[in-house]
Amino acid sequence: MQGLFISFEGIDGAGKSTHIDAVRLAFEATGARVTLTREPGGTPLAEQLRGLVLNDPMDAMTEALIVFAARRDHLKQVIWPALARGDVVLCDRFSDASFAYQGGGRGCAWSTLETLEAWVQTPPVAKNDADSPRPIKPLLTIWFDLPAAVAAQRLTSARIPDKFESQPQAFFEKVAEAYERRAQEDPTRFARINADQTIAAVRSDVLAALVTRGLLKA
Ligand SMILES: Nc1ncnc2c1ncn2[C@@H]1O[C@H](COP(=O)(O)OP(=O)(O)OP(=O)(O)O)[C@@H](O)[C@H]1O
Ligand SMILES: Cc1cn([C@H]2C[C@H](O)[C@@H](COP(=O)(O)O)O2)c(=O)[nH]c1=O
Repeated sequence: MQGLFISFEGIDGAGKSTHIDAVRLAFEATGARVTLTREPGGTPLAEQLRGLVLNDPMDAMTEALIVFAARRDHLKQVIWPALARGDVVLCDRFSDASFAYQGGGRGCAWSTLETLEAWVQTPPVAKNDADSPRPIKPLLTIWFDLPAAVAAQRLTSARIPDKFESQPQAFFEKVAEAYERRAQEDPTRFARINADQTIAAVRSDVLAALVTRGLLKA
């Protein structure tokens, strides 16, 4: 049995958390079992690493190594077992965020991130497996595309900003460009959602993206 792996991406404040629960409910209504998780995080170790990445100053490569270390633990402890059980795995951010934030935002080389992605996201070889395993990527990535200026306005009154949320608008413009690059590199995986609409309209577009790809019934 092999489950479904869906990730949610976008700059801070784009609206992922607002919509992920509606997607969970929609899948649960079909009788599917859902694992809802997030990155960086999703395991006790990865949540500790999240605390470091979101709060401590460090260079871009250090940041990339930590988010990918957290991802390996998350994959081994949570995502691979859930997919093997046949769950729908809904992940609030995955490796596209590393390309967007550590690559686009912080300037880490794309090729370094590609190498880390290949190492970290490849499952261990099973004893009787003749084929070499391939790095895992989400089947679908729902990308909440929102201008950085609008996201900044939404976040102003929302909460105490962490290290990334405190960055200037120009940082998020670079992060958004890197998301665009990732989407261009893998267009069939990405569903680009115009997040600059009412919450109801965004929700309807998110559910429609799942229906169009045959993952949910209308
Ligand atoms: N379509 C929308 N219109 C107006 N406000 C919105 C919309 N969607 C979300 N918001 C508000 O914007 C803020 C940020 O939304 P949310 O927390 O869902 O974003 P996020 O992408 O999960 O952010 P982060 O990645 O920083 O956690 C919240 O206060 C939320 O209520
Ligand atoms: C997976 C991942 C995340 N980040 C950044 C992006 C966000 O600013 C935070 C997570 O906060 P959220 O409120 O849970 O969205 O972490 C990153 O820089 N690199 C990554 O790989």
